[in-house]
Amino acid sequence: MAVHLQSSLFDQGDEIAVRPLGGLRREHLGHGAWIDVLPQWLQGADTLFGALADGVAWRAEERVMYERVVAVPRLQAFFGEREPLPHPALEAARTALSAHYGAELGEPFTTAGLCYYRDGRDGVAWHGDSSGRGSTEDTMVAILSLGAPRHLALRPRRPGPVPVRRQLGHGDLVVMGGSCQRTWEHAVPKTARAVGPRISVQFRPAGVR
Ligand SMILES: O=C(O)CCC(=O)C(=O)O
Ligand SMILES: [Fe+2]
Repeated sequence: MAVHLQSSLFDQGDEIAVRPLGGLRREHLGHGAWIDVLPQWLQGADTLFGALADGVAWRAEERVMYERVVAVPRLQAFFGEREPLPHPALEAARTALSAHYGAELGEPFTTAGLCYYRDGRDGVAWHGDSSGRGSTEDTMVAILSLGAPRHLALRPRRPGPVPVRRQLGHGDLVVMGGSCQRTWEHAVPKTARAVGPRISVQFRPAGVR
């Protein structure tokens, strides 16, 4: 049973390609924030997962919390504006996103942040990507999800709109846009469920972090 579930999670094709973005569905969250969702955007997600899991120089980081040094519960890698991405499929994904959103966003996606969630004990706490321009300007953060499905939870900073939670599966795309990084927060909650590893790739414009 477990074996069957595991194999059905992953598609069979070796060829990695992104599908057209025409099927994106926009959901307005309130306070000027929205998310666009496209399930199974990437074909060949198995192959890309394997290549990134093995090929990326994942870093374990630490941070100070309540005067104690604690491990950040996920592994990370960051590719800046002029750095080559770790796989050609990610270059293709970024190009497709920039072509689709360029007019609305007014600039291309440039950087890629990668996160590796080893199991359900890894996650990311409530935050907005607001250490850069996202704290003052509307922007977009596009996330390609690979591997085990995990929830992306979103909640408004000010009361009013209803919090939402979307499952991000193998090859799925979600784009957070509008004021999402400053009027809402998002998280990937830890889970006690037995879940396999997940890789998330976040594409952002320059100066958004
Ligand atoms: O793993 C994800 O999909 C979200 C990661 C995230 O929010 C971040 O790294 O800023
Ligand atoms: Fe984030």
